[in-house]
Amino acid sequence: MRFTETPLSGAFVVEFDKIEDDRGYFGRAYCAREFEEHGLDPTIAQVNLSGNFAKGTIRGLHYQAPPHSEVKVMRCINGAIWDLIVDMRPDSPTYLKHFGIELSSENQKALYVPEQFAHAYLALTDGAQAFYSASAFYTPGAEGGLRYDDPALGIDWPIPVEIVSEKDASWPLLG
Ligand SMILES: Cc1cn([C@H]2C[C@H](O)[C@@H](COP(=O)(O)OP(=O)(O)O[C@H]3O[C@@H](C)C(=O)[C@@H](O)[C@H]3O)O2)c(=O)[nH]c1=O
Repeated sequence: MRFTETPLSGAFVVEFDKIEDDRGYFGRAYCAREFEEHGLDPTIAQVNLSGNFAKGTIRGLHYQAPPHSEVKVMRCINGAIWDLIVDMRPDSPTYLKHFGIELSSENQKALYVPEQFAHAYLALTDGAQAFYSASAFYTPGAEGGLRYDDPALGIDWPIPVEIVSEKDASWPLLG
């Protein structure tokens, strides 16, 4: 597996090496040992699958407050999504900065999202499906969010956002 750190320290793009033969290919989509060797948390408490009818559907930005903070490893298994993280570590030099990347069934990239990051994704295709692990159990009482259109974050989404849940449209603005 290949781990490339993003401009937000601690967050990594994860790619896998393919071993190809006449049948197709084999690759490790996840390996606890390799994660540990790269200083990444391999814990998996949940594996989630979410599907979206239409492109332009957004989910997030979400996080869970300590002690329920979670690492997520995001992957897109159908179509394409724009996956985006915001650094919420108050002491970080990149506090409130964001990073976005296309994850798709074609490029087969994954994004390792550390604890104390808010996370969202935008469906870039109809029928996009995300498949991802979380290191902590879903704890609704610990859930927090940021607005995808908060001017303080200044996120330039690659396509227009068309479908937003009531919850995600209602997160408070920063400041
Ligand atoms: C996330 C989650 C939701 N649910 C329930 C709550 C609700 O009834 C329904 C849909 O929940 P939501 O609207 O929060 O789903 P969604 O907007 O897809 O939430 C997800 O968004 C992305 C961006 C993330 O980063 C994830 O961690 C998660 O927060 O599923 C669970 O039972 N377990 C879970 O782990």
